[in-house]
Amino acid sequence: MQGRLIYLMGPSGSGKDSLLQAARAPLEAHGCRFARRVITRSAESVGEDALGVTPDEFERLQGEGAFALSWRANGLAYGIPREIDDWLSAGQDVLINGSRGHLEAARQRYPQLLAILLQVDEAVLRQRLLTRGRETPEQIELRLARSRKLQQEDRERTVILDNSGPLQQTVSRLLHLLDEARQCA
Ligand SMILES: Nc1ncnc2c1ncn2[C@@H]1O[C@H](COP(=O)(O)OP(=O)(O)O)[C@@H](O)[C@H]1O
Ligand SMILES: O=P(O)(O)OC[C@H]1O[C@H](OP(=O)(O)OP(=O)(O)O)[C@H](O)[C@@H]1O
Repeated sequence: MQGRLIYLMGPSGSGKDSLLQAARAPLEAHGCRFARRVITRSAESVGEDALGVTPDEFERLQGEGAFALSWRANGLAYGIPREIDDWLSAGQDVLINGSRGHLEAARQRYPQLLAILLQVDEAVLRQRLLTRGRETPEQIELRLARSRKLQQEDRERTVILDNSGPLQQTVSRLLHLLDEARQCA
């Protein structure tokens, strides 16, 4: 049986990286795989277990068909390595850090994907992004504006996961909802 693609998405600062890190061990214990993204972001500011490449390298990799999914946002290019298709074919679930803007295209390639939207209100987001300190205040405002624009898309087929409370609570909710979704599959 084909594994399931779990597509975690949400505004900048909603906690995707934190959640992926915190949920990694318990999910790996259940056989779930995690894709390492390829991003045209400098190594120092990657902030997640991603491979930082130059725009030229990204183009070359894309031309070679190295990515199962890829998109551009926030002035950056992001790629999900093709190896996720091997994992899915082997029946393993795969969790990726996705893009709201790319969800429709991702659904076309993976009709069974489970979309999870991580949600936090905007004042908290702004504060978390400023504290994280990876982007400039101007870049943060651009990310918040993008989030407002993307807010309404594809809501009815998306599971909402709130991350306004403690991270550990969100991890427990994620594990619970993945269990439930597995039973419905
Ligand atoms: N539940 C939470 N409570 C408090 N701070 C959080 C929580 N989740 C994430 N953060 C913090 O918010 C900031 C943004 O989180 P991050 O995981 O980088 O978000 P994203 O990957 O969605 O942009 C980080 O500094 C992180 O430590
Ligand atoms: O279409 P959107 O939902 O806005 O997403 C656009 C991109 O922004 C996020 O990446 P990135 O790690 O650069 O940003 P973040 O950690 O601040 O969310 C997300 O994972 C997407 O790759």
